[in-house]
Amino acid sequence: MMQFNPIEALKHQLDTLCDTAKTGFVRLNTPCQVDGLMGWLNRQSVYPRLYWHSRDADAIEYATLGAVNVFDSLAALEADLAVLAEIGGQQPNYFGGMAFDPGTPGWEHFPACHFVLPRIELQRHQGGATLSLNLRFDGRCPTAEIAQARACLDALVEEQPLPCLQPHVYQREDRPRQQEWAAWVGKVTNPDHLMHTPKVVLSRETCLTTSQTPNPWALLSRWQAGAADCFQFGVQFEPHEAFIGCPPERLYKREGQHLITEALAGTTRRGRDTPQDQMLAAELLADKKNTLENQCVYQQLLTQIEPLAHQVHMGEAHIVKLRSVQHIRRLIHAELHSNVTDQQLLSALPPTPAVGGVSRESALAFIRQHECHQRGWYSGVFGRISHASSDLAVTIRCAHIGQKAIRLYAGAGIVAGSQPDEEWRELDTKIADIMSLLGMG
Ligand SMILES: C=C(O[C@@H]1C=C(C(=O)O)C=C[C@H]1O)C(=O)O
Ligand SMILES: [Mg+2]
Repeated sequence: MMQFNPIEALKHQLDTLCDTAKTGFVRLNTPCQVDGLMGWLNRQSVYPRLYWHSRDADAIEYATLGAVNVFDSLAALEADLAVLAEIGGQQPNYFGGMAFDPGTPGWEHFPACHFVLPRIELQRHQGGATLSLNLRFDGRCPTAEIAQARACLDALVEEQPLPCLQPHVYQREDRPRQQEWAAWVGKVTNPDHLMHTPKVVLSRETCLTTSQTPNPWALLSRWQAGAADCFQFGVQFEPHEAFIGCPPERLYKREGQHLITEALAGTTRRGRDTPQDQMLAAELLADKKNTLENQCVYQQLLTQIEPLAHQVHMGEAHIVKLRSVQHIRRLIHAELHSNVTDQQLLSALPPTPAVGGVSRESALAFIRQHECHQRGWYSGVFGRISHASSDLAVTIRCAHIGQKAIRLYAGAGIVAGSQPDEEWRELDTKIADIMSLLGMG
């Protein structure tokens, strides 16, 4: 008999799951049809609700609901990956993120490290969509696990188009203000300070207050439409709070033991026409201050990868053009030693000098001492981890959405030659896309 309703199809598979299949991790799949993953996600009542789309052309789009397991440490996550790899068979995806600085209070509901093995996954790839139900039978009562999975299926509802973005009136407040920012830039560019700390990425929180914030999925869906070359993510651990973003920067991608990472740093605006745009790009590539910002990132990445890999190769500096900004980028490829894990990579690499600084510890000390806002998951990590491959973004160009306020984040690498006013303008160009969507452009 043909099954047309995907939820009924999964329930049927659940009913007929034989005892021999009830081991380790099990994923049940069924093809389905969907217009938009966020329109589906927005309607569901199961939390967490999470969206992830990698930057690569042809990447799979994921929307996930609920949790079969949650991991609040990299060690716990790595242990689980190892357990399931040992059992063999299908292997799950884990989605989640990490804060910028676990040594600070951070945001409520956003732990230092939080990865989820979702209960339900909706994937879309090259037009075809698959709805999956995930189950775990190792160390669990099979009857209870099946009952929980069924309850989650029963809670699913049909997708609906996302609401339109309504215009809102926002009250803007920057933390720090420009004057305080200038003082910080002055301190970092003081020759004595530069001697021991050549780069500090200072950041700003722009708080937009309103009577009622827009729907985060409607906002992300519009934002994503103009950010094709970026990662796109959103997460809600509970109903009235979301963290969304379209970051252009990859922390790393691992396929087996092949590692791809990058130094993305150094910024200019887009030109008003092609000749001016090309001129700005050429100036950026030749500019000493911006080259130094980028160099700080790749040097530290190379130093950290070196003990973990062989055949490390770095490409030429080139320009990445985004909607409102252009950046300098260098791609790095490496072959990881056979025993190197995501836990090791995630312990070693972040925060990179694209968001922290050089040396890491002295830059973090400066940031902790001066920034009054909590970065939380801004300038942290977000993405997907699995046994076969992992893909993670650096969480820049993002927004925290509460019930009455949107908090936007932007940072700028301060090095020798940084001018306070120019760096302040760079912060504004980095939030230009989302500001214009909010009618504040
Ligand atoms: C810290 C951010 O971006 C980083 C800083 C950049 C710079 O100063 O040129 C460019 C890209 C990133 O390395 C951010 O966007 O918030
Ligand atoms: Mg810069």
